[in-house]
Amino acid sequence: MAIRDRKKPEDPIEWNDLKSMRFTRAVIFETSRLATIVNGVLRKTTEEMELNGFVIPKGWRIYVYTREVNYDPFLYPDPLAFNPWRWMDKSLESQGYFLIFGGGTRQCPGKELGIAEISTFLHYFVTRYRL
Ligand code: HEM
Repeated sequence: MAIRDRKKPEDPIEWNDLKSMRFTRAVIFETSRLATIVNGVLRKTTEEMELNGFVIPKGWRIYVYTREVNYDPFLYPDPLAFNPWRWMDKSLESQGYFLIFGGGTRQCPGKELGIAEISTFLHYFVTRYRL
């Protein structure tokens, strides 16, 4: 059941409401994918490593340019189309290619808080907007 069917516009939304906003989450992800604000993440090698045939010495700083991945047509068919529905398939989020919040042990710890804040704004904007 949609939040507006079970609550009045002046009621506060709660954590369970936020967790139920699957389409809002999909809109946030799709917007972040198309209008990527974080182009990549920085890393430093702790040991020499080989990547796709290139040797990266120990101690080198690497900029992992993740933006390009967001427009990969193999991951996102018709990549320039704004299509939030593609995120309704939960597995797309957990594939590990979407790095707007970084990845690995240094992934953004504010990820869910950031999504909750944007979702809250969108909820009140959409449900209380008056012409
Ligand atoms: C839409 C909102 C946000 C985006 C797109 C975002 C994006 C990112 C990215 C890309 C990183 C680097 C991750 C990596 O190196 O793998 C990062 C790190 C970080 N973010 Fe966020 N962030 C957001 C919101 C927040 C919020 C709301 C907080 C805290 C309240 C936060 C706190 C941090 C911190 C402390 C780090 C450093 C983590 C570390 O180096 O271990 N972020 N964020």
